[in-house]
Amino acid sequence: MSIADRVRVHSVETLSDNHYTLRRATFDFRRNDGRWQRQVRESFDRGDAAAILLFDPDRRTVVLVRQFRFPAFSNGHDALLLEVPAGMLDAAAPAARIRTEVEEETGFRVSGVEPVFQAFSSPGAVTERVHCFVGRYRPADRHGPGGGHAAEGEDIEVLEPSIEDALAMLRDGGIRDSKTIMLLQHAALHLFPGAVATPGK
Ligand SMILES: Nc1nc2c(ncn2[C@@H]2O[C@H](COP(=O)(O)OP(=O)(O)O[C@H]3O[C@H](CO)[C@@H](O)[C@H](O)[C@@H]3O)[C@@H](O)[C@H]2O)c(=O)[nH]1
Ligand SMILES: [Mg+2]
Repeated sequence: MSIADRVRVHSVETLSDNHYTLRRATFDFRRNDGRWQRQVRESFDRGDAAAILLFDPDRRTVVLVRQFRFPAFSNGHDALLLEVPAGMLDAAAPAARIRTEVEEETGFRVSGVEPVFQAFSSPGAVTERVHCFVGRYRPADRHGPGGGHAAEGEDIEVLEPSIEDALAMLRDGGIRDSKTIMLLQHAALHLFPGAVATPGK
């Protein structure tokens, strides 16, 4: 049975439509016991996104980016955020989009990217689905400095920690971004089996 059989949407109102879109939906949902219940839910729509963990199995490194994120700062995160490269799809196909985005943000040009999972970033409030990829890279794949679009406010540093140092940052709170945590755990399980966080880091 499609879940659509349990949802009757009555109205969708746009509350805000600036850079992104905030909507309020009024709908009836048929509960597990068969009763219909009226609900009102707001959802924030910024489109879907793609993210990638670049990894070099020979040097045992991964590529992370560091940048300022106002929403995290406004919620008490008094530091730049460490993340995997990522960007909004803007109607492009996820694999093509992530290759463009990773070059803009890091300077690394990669051809083979492998989809590993898709994740809703915050399904109770945000529509966004993140297409997560991994891709092998080597130092010779770097064709530019990266850094993102300064005119759009991007000011992105590129880091190449060892997988062990990245796992240590995940453990000690130096990494707080969910897609980055998921992709590093994927890497520890499948790309660098046996990797453990660097002691004391
Ligand atoms: N003018 C304006 N620009 C904005 C606004 N919000 C974001 N931008 C700009 O829009 C661009 C979006 O950059 P992308 O690289 O395409 O997306 P992203 O913000 O990195 O998104 C990724 O990371 C987010 C944080 O973890 C994720 O939420 C998202 O899913 C995605 O993975 C950036 O230049 C950013 O500064 C806004 O409200 N106004
Ligand atoms: Mg980005």
